[in-house]
Amino acid sequence: MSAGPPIPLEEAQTRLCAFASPLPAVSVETGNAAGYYLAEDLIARRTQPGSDLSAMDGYAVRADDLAGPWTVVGESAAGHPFGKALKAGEAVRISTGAIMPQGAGAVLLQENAARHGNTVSCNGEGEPGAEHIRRKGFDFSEGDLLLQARTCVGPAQLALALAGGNATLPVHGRPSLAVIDSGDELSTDPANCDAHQIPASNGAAIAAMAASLVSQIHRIGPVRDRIEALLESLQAASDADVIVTSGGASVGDHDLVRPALEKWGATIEFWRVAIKPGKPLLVATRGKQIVLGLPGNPVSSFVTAYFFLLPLLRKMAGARHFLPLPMPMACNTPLPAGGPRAEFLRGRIVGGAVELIEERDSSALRALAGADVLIGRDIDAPSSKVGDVVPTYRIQNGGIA
Ligand SMILES: Nc1nc2c(c(=O)[nH]1)N[C@H]1C(S)=C(S)[C@@H](COP(=O)(O)OP(=O)(O)OC[C@H]3O[C@@H](n4cnc5c(N)ncnc54)[C@H](O)[C@@H]3O)O[C@H]1N2
Ligand code: MOO
Repeated sequence: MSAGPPIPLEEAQTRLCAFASPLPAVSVETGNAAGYYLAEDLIARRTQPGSDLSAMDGYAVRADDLAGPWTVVGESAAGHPFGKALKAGEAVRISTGAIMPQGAGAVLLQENAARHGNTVSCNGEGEPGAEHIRRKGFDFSEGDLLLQARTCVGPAQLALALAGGNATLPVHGRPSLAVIDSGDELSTDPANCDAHQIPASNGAAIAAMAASLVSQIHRIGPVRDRIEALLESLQAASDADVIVTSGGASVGDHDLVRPALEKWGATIEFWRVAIKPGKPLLVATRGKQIVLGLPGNPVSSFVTAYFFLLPLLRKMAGARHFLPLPMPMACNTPLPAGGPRAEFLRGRIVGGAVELIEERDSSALRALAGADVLIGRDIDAPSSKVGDVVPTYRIQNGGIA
C-alpha cells in the first residue's frame, strides 16, 4: 500500500473503531461486575426504601402529637421493627435506617430530646419533624429504570444494582488481547542490561492500561527484529481478538511489523496518523482480528494506546462512550502555536489549573510518569497565553472515557 499523508486523529479513531462491535452478553455476579458494561437496561426488582425509615437516631412520634412529653413504649432498630401502632402520647426509640412505626409521622432528634426514665420531652433545641423520614420508594421503586444499557458498572452502579435486587448482571463480554514487544535492543531483565540494551517496558505498560477492559492478556516477546520471529509471534497471537505490537512501526531498515503483517495475511487498513507523538501508528485486520502497530518510543506507545487501543477495547467491551473525554482546564503556561500534527503535551495539575511539562521527547518516561494529563493541541492551533483554556485528558489510572 502507498502510505499517503498521515490521517487526522478523529478519522483514524473512527476508522479503527468501526472494525469492532460490542461482544455478546454474559452473566456475572453483581459483586464481581465492576468495570463491565451493561448489556441491557437495568430495572429495579425491588423498592428502596421498602418502607418509610427514620433518617436519624431519636424518637418517633405521631404527626398530630408534636408537643410532648411522650411515654417511650418500645424501640424500632434497624432490622428490628416495632410491631404495634403508635398512639397519641407515645414515642418509640428509633435508630437510623429503622422502620417508622405504624401511625408515626415525625422524628425528634436525640440531640433535641430530654429523657427521664420512660418519659421523653423536647429539650428546647428543636421540634419533631417529618423531614427526618426517608419515604418508601424515594430512591427507586420496583420496575424503575436504574441504569441504561452500555453504562460502565463502577462501584456506585454496582451498589445500586445490588440494592435494586439484582444478584447477577447481563454485561458485555471482554475482548482478549495479545501484546507483542519487538526489538533486538530489548531486555527482559531490567536489572541486567548491557550498553546496547534497554529494558522492555512498553508491553507491560500497555497490558496495565488495558487490564480492566480485557478477558485475558497474552504477553509475547521481546521478539527479534526478523520477519520470521515476528511471524511466529503473530501466529502465537492468532486466538486474540486484538493484537498490539510496539516498535518496528516506522520506516527504518529494521522496522518489520508492516511487512510481517502483510506476509501473515493481514490487510493494512491505514498507517500513520497526524499526531505527535505517535505518527507511525498502523492498523491492520485479519478476519475478525484487529491489529494495532504502536510506535516503539515509550511515550508514543502510551499516547497511541490511550487514544486508539483503549477506545477500541472499550467499544468491544460494550461502552456507549468509548473515546477519551477532554476536560477543559486553564493552562498556567503559554503554549506555542501547533503544527501539522495534533500534539499531546504532558501536563501537571497545580492548584486547579494545568501546567506544561517542558520535556517533549517521545522517549522521556520520567516526564510522562510525572504527568497528570495530556494537553491536547489541535493541528495549527494558535499560540495560547497564560490562563487560556485547553483540552486535557487525564492519564492517571489509564484515563477515563
Ligand atoms: N527517518 C525517520 N525516522 C523515524 C520516523 C520517521 O518518520 N522517519 N519516525 C519517528 C517516530 S515519530 C517514532 S515514534 C519512531 C517509531 O519507531 P518504531 O515504531 O519503528 O520503533 P523502534 O524504532 O523499534 O523503537 C523506537 C524507540 O523505542 C524503543 N522501544 C521500542 N520498543 C520498546 C519497548 N517494548 N519498550 C521500551 N522501549 C521500546 C526503542 O528502543 C527505540 O529507542 O521512529 C522515529 N524514527
Ligand atoms: O511521533 Mo514519534 O511517535 O514522536 O516519537
